Amino acid sequence: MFSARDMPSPSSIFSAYASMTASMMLFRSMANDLIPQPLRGYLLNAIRYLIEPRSSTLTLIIEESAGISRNMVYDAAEAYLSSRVTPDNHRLTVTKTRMDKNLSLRLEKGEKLIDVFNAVPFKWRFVCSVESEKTNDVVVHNSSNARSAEKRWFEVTFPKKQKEMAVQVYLPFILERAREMMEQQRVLKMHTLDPSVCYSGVKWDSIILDHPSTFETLAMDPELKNAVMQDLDRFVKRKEFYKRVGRAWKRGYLLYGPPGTGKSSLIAAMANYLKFDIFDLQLGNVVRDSDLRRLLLATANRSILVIEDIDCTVDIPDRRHAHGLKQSDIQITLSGLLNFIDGLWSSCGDERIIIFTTNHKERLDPALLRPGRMDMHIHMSYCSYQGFKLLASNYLQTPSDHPLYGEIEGLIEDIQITPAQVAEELMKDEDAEATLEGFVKLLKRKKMEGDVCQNNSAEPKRSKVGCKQKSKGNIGVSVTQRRTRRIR
Ligand SMILES: Nc1ncnc2c1ncn2[C@@H]1O[C@H](COP(=O)(O)OP(=O)(O)OP(=O)(O)O)[C@@H](O)[C@H]1O
Ligand SMILES: [Mg+2]
Repeated sequence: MFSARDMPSPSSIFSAYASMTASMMLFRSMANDLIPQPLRGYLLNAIRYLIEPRSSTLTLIIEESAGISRNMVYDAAEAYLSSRVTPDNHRLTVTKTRMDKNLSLRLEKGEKLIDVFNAVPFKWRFVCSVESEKTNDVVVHNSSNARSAEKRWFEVTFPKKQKEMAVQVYLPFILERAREMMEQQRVLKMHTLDPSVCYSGVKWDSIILDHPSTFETLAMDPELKNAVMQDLDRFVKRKEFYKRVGRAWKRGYLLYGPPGTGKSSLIAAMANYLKFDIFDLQLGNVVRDSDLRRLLLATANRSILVIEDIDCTVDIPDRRHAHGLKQSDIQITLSGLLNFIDGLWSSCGDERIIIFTTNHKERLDPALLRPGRMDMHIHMSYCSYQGFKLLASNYLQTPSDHPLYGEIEGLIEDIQITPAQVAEELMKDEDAEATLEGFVKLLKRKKMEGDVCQNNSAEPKRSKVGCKQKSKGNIGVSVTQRRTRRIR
């Protein structure tokens, strides 16, 4: 056995190392004269390998780019380490772009950080260098005016015996964590057609989607709301399912109901819930089939394609005249559009949602209502008592009960009042009492005026889901009245 007595003392180690280094120098000077160059290099490396002290740590270099692409591990490390800065860090960079929700802190050049993972310390260092123009040598960067030639990388050092864990567990963990962080910070975008580009072809223009509507603020039948949320949850989880059954990973929703019942608000709530961008395709601005094809190809995965008011439209004769086009140039039909979208998304679209809205479901082209076209038909309807309570607690922050609520319940269930009208009424006064009294008066007035739900009304009071009935109309995209709308 190896006992303490057998252990070499530090001074003996030092003198042994010194004598080995001296022998090395001696060997080098002798070798210069006696041994030819290629062999000399090989021997020197072999001797150095045998006598130099062995390191017990391993350092991974994570460069910013991998060839011409960005290195995903670098981006992930940058995002992940920004959440691990400690009071020991002396210099941090702070940034916020137009597309960021929050300020982000990042390590500044030369900063170090220790991240303990599974009880193993990982020592990180952020390094920048600039390529010197004359010599092509890499020198440590300390001037800010040479940013274009700057090379950046992270070094992470850890015990060598943890190599497997670092590569198989730690780095994948960082990639996943960073993906989650980026997802949370993602700013949603709303893409609309740029009206300035007309004849030469339309293109998407984007703004930040800052719509406050969420499922919590949306007044709709609670069962229906749950059904929609569950449908969305199921959809995003079923990548493998769609692949297995050979279907495009897409889902279609038809939202129908009178103006002001929350169709556009529901679209915004869905986008906020899934963190999907919206592409608002105003068909009235698309003249040619080729434009439509180009626009659809330019939409992104994990997005919602919205076509509002499909029963309304596109004043074809006017547009044809304005653009000097022949009838044959205008080929946009609803079934053509749907077939094209199906084909396109089957081959190159993932996690796509398409939403059509209409105020008149009965006027729609049967092609759209055919089973398999729109997966879910969602009826948005007049405000129920439940809906009123939700809006009142949002707008007035009143408690869940109030002496006037009984009277409101009795009146509202018989009256056709949209959530938009209710919301408008609830915003009229900052004083909750006065507002509710005014609201009761409005309901009574409406009742007197006969603005009530008829038993045989085409618009049932409560929202329904999934009633895929056929209708007679064959209007689709090509009808008479032009009406372009945006999500408000
Ligand atoms: N169900 C609802 N829940 C909460 N707020 C609503 C609801 N419906 C309407 N509102 C309010 O009314 C405004 C207009 O509603 P929205 O634009 O969503 O209606 P719409 O059904 O899309 O109408 P249109 O058919 O005219 O496009 C919204 O910005 C919102 O403030
Ligand atoms: Mg709308």
